Amino acid sequence: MTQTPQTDPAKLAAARAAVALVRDGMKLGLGTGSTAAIMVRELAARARAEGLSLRCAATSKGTCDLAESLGLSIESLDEIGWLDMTIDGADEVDPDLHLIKGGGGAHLREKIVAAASHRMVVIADPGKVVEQLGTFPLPVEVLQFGFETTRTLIRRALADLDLGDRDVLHRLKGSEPWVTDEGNWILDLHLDCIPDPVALARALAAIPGVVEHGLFLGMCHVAIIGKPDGTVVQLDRNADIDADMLAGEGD
Ligand SMILES: O=C(CO)[C@H](O)[C@H](O)COP(=O)(O)O
Repeated sequence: MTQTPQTDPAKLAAARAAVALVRDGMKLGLGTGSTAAIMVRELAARARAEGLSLRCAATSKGTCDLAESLGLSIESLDEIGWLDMTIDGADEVDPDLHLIKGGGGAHLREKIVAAASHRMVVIADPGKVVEQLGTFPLPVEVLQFGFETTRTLIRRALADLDLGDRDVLHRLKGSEPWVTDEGNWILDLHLDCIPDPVALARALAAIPGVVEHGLFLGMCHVAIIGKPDGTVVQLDRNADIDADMLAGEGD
Protein backbone atom coordinates (compact mmCIF):
# COMPACT_ATOMS: atom_id res chain seq x y z
CA MET A 1 0.00 0.00 0.00
CA THR A 2 1.30 3.45 -0.85
CA GLN A 3 1.76 5.57 2.27
CA THR A 4 1.08 9.27 2.41
CA PRO A 5 4.00 11.35 3.71
CA GLN A 6 2.05 12.02 6.91
CA THR A 7 1.88 8.35 7.78
CA ASP A 8 5.28 7.23 6.52
CA PRO A 9 6.68 5.47 9.60
CA ALA A 10 10.34 6.01 8.71
CA LYS A 11 9.91 9.76 8.27
CA LEU A 12 7.78 9.94 11.40
CA ALA A 13 10.43 8.10 13.44
CA ALA A 14 13.17 10.44 12.25
CA ALA A 15 11.00 13.50 12.91
CA ARG A 16 10.11 12.37 16.43
CA ALA A 17 13.74 11.65 17.30
CA ALA A 18 14.76 15.12 16.14
CA VAL A 19 11.92 16.81 18.02
CA ALA A 20 13.08 14.98 21.14
CA LEU A 21 16.31 17.03 20.92
CA VAL A 22 14.38 20.28 21.32
CA ARG A 23 14.60 22.05 24.70
CA ASP A 24 12.49 24.81 26.19
CA GLY A 25 13.66 28.26 25.09
CA MET A 26 15.42 27.08 21.95
CA LYS A 27 15.68 29.09 18.75
CA LEU A 28 14.95 26.74 15.86
CA GLY A 29 15.17 26.63 12.08
CA LEU A 30 12.33 24.69 10.46
CA GLY A 31 13.09 22.92 7.18
CA THR A 32 10.94 22.28 4.13
CA GLY A 33 9.56 19.14 2.50
CA SER A 34 7.38 16.22 3.50
CA THR A 35 9.69 14.98 6.27
CA ALA A 36 10.14 18.48 7.67
CA ALA A 37 6.35 18.95 7.58
CA ILE A 38 5.94 15.85 9.76
CA MET A 39 8.55 17.29 12.11
CA VAL A 40 6.70 20.63 12.30
CA ARG A 41 3.50 18.81 13.26
CA GLU A 42 5.33 16.80 15.93
CA LEU A 43 7.07 19.91 17.21
CA ALA A 44 3.83 21.87 17.45
CA ALA A 45 2.15 19.01 19.30
CA ARG A 46 5.02 18.74 21.78
CA ALA A 47 5.25 22.51 22.29
CA ARG A 48 1.52 22.62 22.99
CA ALA A 49 1.55 19.63 25.34
CA GLU A 50 4.59 20.78 27.33
CA GLY A 51 4.10 24.54 27.07
CA LEU A 52 7.51 24.99 25.42
CA SER A 53 8.58 28.51 24.61
CA LEU A 54 10.26 28.38 21.19
CA ARG A 55 11.34 30.92 18.62
CA CYS A 56 11.27 29.59 15.07
CA ALA A 57 12.47 30.70 11.64
CA ALA A 58 10.98 28.98 8.59
CA THR A 59 12.84 28.01 5.42
CA SER A 60 9.88 28.53 3.08
CA LYS A 61 6.48 30.16 2.86
CA GLY A 62 4.95 26.70 2.96
CA THR A 63 6.65 25.81 6.23
CA CYS A 64 5.81 29.23 7.67
CA ASP A 65 2.11 28.78 6.85
CA LEU A 66 2.03 25.24 8.25
CA ALA A 67 3.85 26.17 11.46
CA GLU A 68 1.67 29.20 12.13
CA SER A 69 -1.49 27.21 11.44
CA LEU A 70 -0.36 24.83 14.19
CA GLY A 71 0.29 27.61 16.69
CA LEU A 72 4.08 27.88 16.42
CA SER A 73 5.46 31.39 16.49
CA ILE A 74 7.44 32.24 13.34
CA GLU A 75 9.80 35.21 13.17
CA SER A 76 12.22 36.36 10.53
CA LEU A 77 15.73 35.00 10.78
CA ASP A 78 17.11 38.47 11.38
CA GLU A 79 14.71 39.04 14.27
CA ILE A 80 15.85 35.85 15.97
CA GLY A 81 19.53 35.91 15.07
CA TRP A 82 21.69 32.86 15.71
CA LEU A 83 19.74 29.61 15.97
CA ASP A 84 20.41 26.71 18.32
CA MET A 85 19.36 24.08 15.83
CA THR A 86 17.83 23.60 12.41
CA ILE A 87 15.90 20.44 11.60
CA ASP A 88 15.48 19.76 7.90
CA GLY A 89 15.07 16.97 5.38
CA ALA A 90 17.40 16.05 2.52
CA ASP A 91 17.28 14.41 -0.87
CA GLU A 92 20.60 12.58 -0.44
CA VAL A 93 22.97 12.06 2.50
CA ASP A 94 26.46 10.67 1.89
CA PRO A 95 28.82 9.02 4.41
CA ASP A 96 30.46 12.40 5.22
CA LEU A 97 26.98 13.88 5.81
CA HIS A 98 27.31 15.97 2.68
CA LEU A 99 23.84 16.56 1.27
CA ILE A 100 21.84 17.24 -1.82
CA LYS A 101 18.88 19.43 -0.98
CA GLY A 102 16.37 21.46 -2.96
CA GLY A 103 13.99 18.81 -4.23
CA GLY A 104 11.32 21.10 -2.81
CA GLY A 105 13.02 24.14 -4.28
CA ALA A 106 13.77 25.76 -0.93
CA HIS A 107 17.52 25.15 -0.70
CA LEU A 108 18.46 28.85 -0.84
CA ARG A 109 16.61 29.75 2.35
CA GLU A 110 17.44 26.34 3.82
CA LYS A 111 21.15 26.97 3.36
CA ILE A 112 20.98 30.45 4.88
CA VAL A 113 19.06 29.14 7.89
CA ALA A 114 21.43 26.17 8.29
CA ALA A 115 24.40 28.54 8.12
CA ALA A 116 22.85 30.58 10.94
CA SER A 117 22.47 27.49 13.14
CA HIS A 118 24.72 26.07 15.79
CA ARG A 119 23.65 22.61 14.69
CA MET A 120 21.98 21.23 11.56
CA VAL A 121 20.03 18.03 12.15
CA VAL A 122 18.86 16.21 9.03
CA ILE A 123 15.93 13.83 9.17
CA ALA A 124 15.37 11.29 6.42
CA ASP A 125 14.22 7.82 5.49
CA PRO A 126 16.81 5.18 4.50
CA GLY A 127 16.22 5.76 0.79
CA LYS A 128 18.08 9.06 1.11
CA VAL A 129 21.36 7.46 2.27
CA VAL A 130 23.84 7.06 -0.60
CA GLU A 131 27.47 6.09 -1.04
CA GLN A 132 28.05 8.97 -3.47
CA LEU A 133 25.95 12.05 -4.17
CA GLY A 134 24.43 12.64 -7.58
CA THR A 135 21.70 10.16 -8.38
CA PHE A 136 19.15 12.74 -7.27
CA PRO A 137 19.20 15.65 -9.75
CA LEU A 138 21.11 18.57 -8.22
CA PRO A 139 18.90 21.68 -7.95
CA VAL A 140 20.49 25.01 -8.83
CA GLU A 141 18.52 28.21 -8.21
CA VAL A 142 19.25 30.78 -10.92
CA LEU A 143 18.16 34.30 -11.73
CA GLN A 144 15.55 34.68 -14.44
CA PHE A 145 17.72 37.38 -16.00
CA GLY A 146 20.16 35.78 -18.43
CA PHE A 147 18.73 32.33 -17.77
CA GLU A 148 20.05 30.70 -20.95
CA THR A 149 23.47 32.29 -20.47
CA THR A 150 23.62 30.85 -16.98
CA ARG A 151 22.56 27.45 -18.25
CA THR A 152 25.34 27.53 -20.88
CA LEU A 153 27.92 28.52 -18.26
CA ILE A 154 26.75 25.66 -16.04
CA ARG A 155 27.10 23.20 -18.95
CA ARG A 156 30.64 24.47 -19.60
CA ALA A 157 31.53 24.10 -15.92
CA LEU A 158 30.20 20.55 -15.92
CA ALA A 159 32.24 19.69 -19.03
CA ASP A 160 35.38 21.04 -17.32
CA LEU A 161 34.68 18.59 -14.47
CA ASP A 162 34.17 15.66 -16.88
CA LEU A 163 30.44 15.87 -16.26
CA GLY A 164 29.53 16.96 -19.81
CA ASP A 165 26.56 15.67 -21.82
CA ARG A 166 24.29 15.68 -18.79
CA ASP A 167 20.75 17.00 -18.82
CA VAL A 168 20.41 20.47 -17.29
CA LEU A 169 16.64 20.80 -17.10
CA HIS A 170 14.48 23.82 -16.35
CA ARG A 171 12.16 22.82 -13.51
CA LEU A 172 8.54 23.32 -14.51
CA LYS A 173 5.21 23.37 -12.75
CA GLY A 174 2.87 22.18 -15.48
CA SER A 175 4.04 24.08 -18.51
CA GLU A 176 5.25 27.13 -16.57
CA PRO A 177 8.62 27.68 -14.88
CA TRP A 178 8.69 26.63 -11.22
CA VAL A 179 9.30 29.85 -9.26
CA THR A 180 11.08 29.85 -5.89
CA ASP A 181 10.06 31.86 -2.84
CA GLU A 182 12.71 34.38 -3.91
CA GLY A 183 11.25 34.69 -7.44
CA ASN A 184 14.00 32.72 -9.17
CA TRP A 185 13.99 29.66 -11.44
CA ILE A 186 15.55 26.24 -10.89
CA LEU A 187 17.77 24.09 -13.08
CA ASP A 188 17.97 20.41 -12.19
CA LEU A 189 21.34 18.88 -13.04
CA HIS A 190 20.98 15.18 -13.88
CA LEU A 191 24.53 14.11 -13.10
CA ASP A 192 24.17 10.44 -12.06
CA CYS A 193 27.21 10.83 -9.80
CA ILE A 194 29.25 13.67 -8.33
CA PRO A 195 32.82 12.38 -7.86
CA ASP A 196 34.10 15.71 -6.45
CA PRO A 197 31.31 17.67 -4.71
CA VAL A 198 33.72 20.35 -3.45
CA ALA A 199 34.98 21.13 -6.97
CA LEU A 200 31.44 21.19 -8.33
CA ALA A 201 30.21 23.46 -5.55
CA ARG A 202 33.08 25.86 -6.17
CA ALA A 203 32.49 25.91 -9.93
CA LEU A 204 28.75 26.53 -9.60
CA ALA A 205 29.21 29.26 -7.01
CA ALA A 206 31.53 31.10 -9.41
CA ILE A 207 28.86 31.46 -12.12
CA PRO A 208 27.23 34.93 -11.92
CA GLY A 209 23.59 33.90 -12.54
CA VAL A 210 23.69 31.08 -10.00
CA VAL A 211 21.97 32.16 -6.80
CA GLU A 212 22.55 28.93 -4.85
CA HIS A 213 23.09 25.24 -5.51
CA GLY A 214 21.75 22.32 -3.51
CA LEU A 215 25.07 20.91 -2.33
CA PHE A 216 25.31 21.25 1.47
CA LEU A 217 28.92 20.38 2.23
CA GLY A 218 30.11 20.26 5.83
CA MET A 219 26.88 21.84 7.10
CA CYS A 220 25.04 18.85 8.56
CA HIS A 221 26.15 17.78 12.04
CA VAL A 222 23.76 14.90 12.65
CA ALA A 223 21.57 12.81 10.36
CA ILE A 224 18.72 10.87 11.92
CA ILE A 225 17.61 8.08 9.63
CA GLY A 226 14.21 6.67 10.48
CA LYS A 227 13.41 3.13 9.55
CA PRO A 228 10.06 1.60 8.57
CA ASP A 229 9.93 -0.32 11.87
CA GLY A 230 9.92 3.00 13.74
CA THR A 231 13.51 2.82 15.00
CA VAL A 232 16.21 5.31 14.05
CA VAL A 233 19.91 5.31 13.30
CA GLN A 234 21.86 8.45 14.17
CA LEU A 235 24.83 9.35 11.98
CA ASP A 236 27.23 11.88 13.44
CA ARG A 237 29.62 13.86 11.31
CA ASN A 238 33.14 12.44 11.41
CA ALA A 239 31.89 9.16 12.82
CA ASP A 240 32.82 5.99 10.99
CA ILE A 241 29.67 5.52 8.97
CA ASP A 242 28.79 2.41 7.09
CA ALA A 243 26.19 3.57 4.57
CA ASP A 244 25.82 -0.05 3.41
CA MET A 245 24.20 -0.72 6.74
CA LEU A 246 21.20 1.29 5.62
CA ALA A 247 21.25 0.73 1.88
CA GLY A 248 18.24 -1.03 0.48
CA GLU A 249 16.03 -0.35 3.48
CA GLY A 250 14.08 2.41 1.73
CA ASP A 251 10.33 2.22 1.84
O1 LIG B 1 15.55 20.14 0.38
C1 LIG B 1 14.36 20.06 0.53
C2 LIG B 1 13.42 21.10 0.07
O2 LIG B 1 14.08 22.10 -0.65
C3 LIG B 1 13.78 18.88 1.23
O3 LIG B 1 14.29 18.82 2.51
C4 LIG B 1 14.12 17.65 0.46
O4 LIG B 1 13.63 17.79 -0.87
C5 LIG B 1 13.52 16.39 1.10
O5 LIG B 1 12.12 16.44 0.99
P1 LIG B 1 11.23 15.24 1.50
O6 LIG B 1 11.34 15.20 2.98
O7 LIG B 1 9.86 15.59 1.01
O8 LIG B 1 11.74 13.98 0.84
